[in-house]
Amino acid sequence: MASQKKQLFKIIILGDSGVGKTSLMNQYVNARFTQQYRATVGADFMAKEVMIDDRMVTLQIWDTAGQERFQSLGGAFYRGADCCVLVYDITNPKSFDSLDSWRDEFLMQGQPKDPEHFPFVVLGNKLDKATERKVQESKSQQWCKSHGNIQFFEVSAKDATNIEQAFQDIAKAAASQEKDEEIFFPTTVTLTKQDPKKQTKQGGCC
Ligand SMILES: Nc1nc2c(ncn2[C@@H]2O[C@H](COP(=O)(O)OP(=O)(O)OP(=O)(O)O)[C@@H](O)[C@H]2O)c(=O)[nH]1
Repeated sequence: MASQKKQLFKIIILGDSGVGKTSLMNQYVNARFTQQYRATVGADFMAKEVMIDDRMVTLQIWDTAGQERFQSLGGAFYRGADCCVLVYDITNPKSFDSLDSWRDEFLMQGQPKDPEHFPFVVLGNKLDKATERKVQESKSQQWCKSHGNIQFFEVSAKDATNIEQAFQDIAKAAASQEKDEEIFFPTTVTLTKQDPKKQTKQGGCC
């Protein structure tokens, strides 16, 4: 068995119900958006291939349930994550206040090897509704700075503002974890071609 550089990165998206986690994933992977709300139960994933530093890797993006009654994810689910994306809605201050508890929940359950340097990325979603903004950008920047210089983007899953750039940085943050270790990683996801331009696979759990 030869060892090889990691080719699949697990990204977990956390945040309150309704902040737009599913919509962000759907916009990034399928370039689609719907106004309809359907609560996520447990978790769903989609996969997308991206280029990072001249090599093709697969992002396995896990969208989780924000509604408490649909949360059934244990530590085993969080473990092995390469990056955790924390999402809030810029028109909903409560969803911003929840960032601390989502971050704590991930660190407690996932027990990453090096919690101080584990890569989080914060997304303030629904930027298309900036006229209804209740969370100032500077407040989020401050929060990110005080939690170890977390990368931060304001985005819109609706009109796709900053989505590509945010996920490029999420991919890079995930890959930054493997710098000092070459890992054997048997491929567990077979991509199904749905669209000649995009390769995605959907799955579910829990
Ligand atoms: N205007 C606007 N609406 C959005 C945006 N993103 C999501 N929405 C809407 O917000 C609602 C909730 O979106 P979801 O993506 O289902 O939210 P979620 O965080 O996955 O919710 P849970 O599954 O309950 O955790 C839906 O009606 C979406 O259409 C956005 O960027 N702009």
